[in-house]
Amino acid sequence: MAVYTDITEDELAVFLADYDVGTLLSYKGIAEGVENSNFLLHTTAGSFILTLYEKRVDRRDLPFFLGLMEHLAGQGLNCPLPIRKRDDGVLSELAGRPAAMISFLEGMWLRRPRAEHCREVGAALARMHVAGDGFELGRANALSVSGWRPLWDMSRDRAETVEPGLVAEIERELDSLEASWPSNLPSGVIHADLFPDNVFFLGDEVSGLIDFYFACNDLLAYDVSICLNAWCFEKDGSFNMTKGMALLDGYDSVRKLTDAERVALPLLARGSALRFFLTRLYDWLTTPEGALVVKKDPKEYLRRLRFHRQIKDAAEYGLRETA
Ligand SMILES: Nc1ncnc2c1ncn2[C@@H]1O[C@H](COP(=O)(O)OP(=O)(O)OP(=O)(O)O)[C@@H](O)[C@H]1O
Ligand SMILES: N[C@@H](CCO)C(=O)O
Repeated sequence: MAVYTDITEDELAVFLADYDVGTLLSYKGIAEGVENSNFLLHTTAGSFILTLYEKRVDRRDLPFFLGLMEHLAGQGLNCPLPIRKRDDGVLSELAGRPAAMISFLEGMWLRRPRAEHCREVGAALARMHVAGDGFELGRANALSVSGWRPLWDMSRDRAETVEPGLVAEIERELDSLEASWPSNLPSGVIHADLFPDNVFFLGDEVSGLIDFYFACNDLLAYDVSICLNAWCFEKDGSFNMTKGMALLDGYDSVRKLTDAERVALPLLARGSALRFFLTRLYDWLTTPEGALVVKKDPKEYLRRLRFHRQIKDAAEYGLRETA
């Protein structure tokens, strides 16, 4: 449940007076999500999402996130459009938190995506990569290779409560990834968290991408590897190559992976599995019992990491030979 900060109707009325969005009809907290507090607002002008940015979002990054959504929407990508205030700004404050309103997108996220959905997501990711070209602001990825060791250091002492032997395994992994992480692959704006709960579908078609709050500049193929991790494994932990093939085909149909990206994919997938393992591990060890947030299982990503370590060639993910 993600309403960390509650708001009163009076506070909301004062906040909304800065916008040209009609009169408030109703509002309610949204239970999904783990990062920020989100509310669904209905006004006489339509429906909107109000977000109060919480602990993990640095307010200095907000112009990047909000500007990016505006840029991508301007390029025709289906993503939320930040609502401008009467003074033309997009950022505000509510209940002591930075806050913004974005347009409401129709659709719902899929609890059990199939291969055809993975194809759609691959294509949508590539469209986002293409649309991100020309966005003038930049943001380094704090959760890429240089960020993993400091993150690990925050959990290291208690990591073996999750699984004995973890310390040696993760340190070996970090050494190996730090020594071989590529830097010369095509880069641009990446979503960096395009999990099923951040992709809306209407029927079998993608109707929108949401949650750009990890977006940054990084290797485009790293984003592809994040999607492989997030979309192509089954509940029992096995990799579904049909889904992998569909996702990569979908991506390739819009933007072709280069040879160097293809070679690097298994390494990138190890890195992205480690990234989600580390954030989940930290949350697992620090979120108090009884908190209203659903803790995500770090071991799911440990199993993926081990899987990727065995992969020798991206063809094992279903990546086809280039013509
Ligand atoms: N533009 C939008 N249109 C419709 N619904 C939205 C929109 N943005 C967010 N939501 C709803 O709010 C929920 C939480 O949003 P979001 O994923 O951005 O939150 P978060 O706290 O950043 O979570 P997480 O990082 O865990 O995914 C979504 O699952 C969706 O139900
Ligand atoms: N998508 C992330 C959580 C939000 O960043 C995860 O599943 O660990």
